[in-house]
Amino acid sequence: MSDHNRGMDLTCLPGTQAPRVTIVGAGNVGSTLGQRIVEKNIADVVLLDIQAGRPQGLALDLMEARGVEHHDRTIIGTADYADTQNSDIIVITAGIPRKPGMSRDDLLKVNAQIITDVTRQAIAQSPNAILMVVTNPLDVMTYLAWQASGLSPERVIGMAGVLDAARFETFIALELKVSIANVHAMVLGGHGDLMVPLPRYSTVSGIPITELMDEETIQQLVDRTRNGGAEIVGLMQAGSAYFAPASSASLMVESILFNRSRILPAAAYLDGQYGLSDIFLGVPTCLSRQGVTRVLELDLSAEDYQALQTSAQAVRQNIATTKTLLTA
Ligand SMILES: NC(=O)c1ccc[n+]([C@@H]2O[C@H](COP(=O)([O-])OP(=O)(O)OC[C@H]3O[C@@H](n4cnc5c(N)ncnc54)[C@H](O)[C@@H]3O)[C@@H](O)[C@H]2O)c1
Ligand SMILES: O=C(O)C[C@H](O)C(=O)O
Repeated sequence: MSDHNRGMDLTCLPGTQAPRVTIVGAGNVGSTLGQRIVEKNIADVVLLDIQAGRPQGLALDLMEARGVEHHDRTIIGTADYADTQNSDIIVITAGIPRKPGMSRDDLLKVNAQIITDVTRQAIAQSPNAILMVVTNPLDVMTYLAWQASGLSPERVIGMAGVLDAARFETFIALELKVSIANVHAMVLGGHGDLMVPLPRYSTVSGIPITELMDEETIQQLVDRTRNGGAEIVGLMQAGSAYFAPASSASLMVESILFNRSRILPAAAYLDGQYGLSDIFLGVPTCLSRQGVTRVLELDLSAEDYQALQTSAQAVRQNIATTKTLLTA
């Protein structure tokens, strides 16, 4: 007991080491993700940002919420990578969000530089971490982060498929007037206009939606899913979605840290699966404490297989463009 305390020693907290998640970029997605992770008691969080005072202020605000939320996790804010040492997971949300009228690919150059820089600095402090990328354009940024990190590919993952599937699930539940808890959807491909929602693998209590809706209705929901990010950007007029993205990243963090091996769609490195190699692309993955322990190969229709190849081609082209931009 320290000298200034009197009476019974009630010290209970120190002694157990909680897992540690560093979130680089304490903007809308980063700060909301930090909140989700601590309030669900998943891990302690370090929020890092270059905006003076912002991560420190947000962290203090979230710590003070513990008086009401009563979780046991801590959150600190910093601009110094030394404070992120030995993190179990590093989530990168640093970068610029798009504005109305822009595509995610318009962020290529500016975010490529940020991703490369922050990945190097973060991994230098936590060489054994799993790296999760959120910054857009997602599949290209995940590839760049992998290259900058020097990590083996199964330790690098991009978050998008969980979000895209959650949007598809939401629209299905609204259309069929069923509980969202009964709906499971699958979306593959790059996180862009060419993503590949899979109605045949999207179900309500095990029943494929192809048996519950006509083709035209399904196509409307597919189109709304593909346009899900832009719909919100258009409504907000400044910034992009962050509540559902933060929930999606939090689910992935939980599956990794708790070694749950959930099958979740995410951008993973492909080494021959779906006929594709040397690319990160949205596929069903098994997420555990080692990272991506498996990429599941679904039996796709010829049309869906082709759509996946087209989506991959667009991602590949952007990777090549970015490499040129970074060396120019
Ligand atoms: N993958 C997805 O599904 C998905 C979903 C939502 C958003 N995003 C993307 O995530 C990114 C962040 O979105 P947001 O809404 O949080 O944006 P935001 O502008 O609210 O936050 C970005 C933060 O990054 C910080 N930052 C910029 N450069 C940095 C650097 N070098 N080091 C540390 N911090 C830095 C900024 O100061 C800012 O606080 C965007 O690129 C957005 O497009 C992706
Ligand atoms: O749409 C965006 O630019 C942000 C994100 O990728 C999303 O899908 O909400």
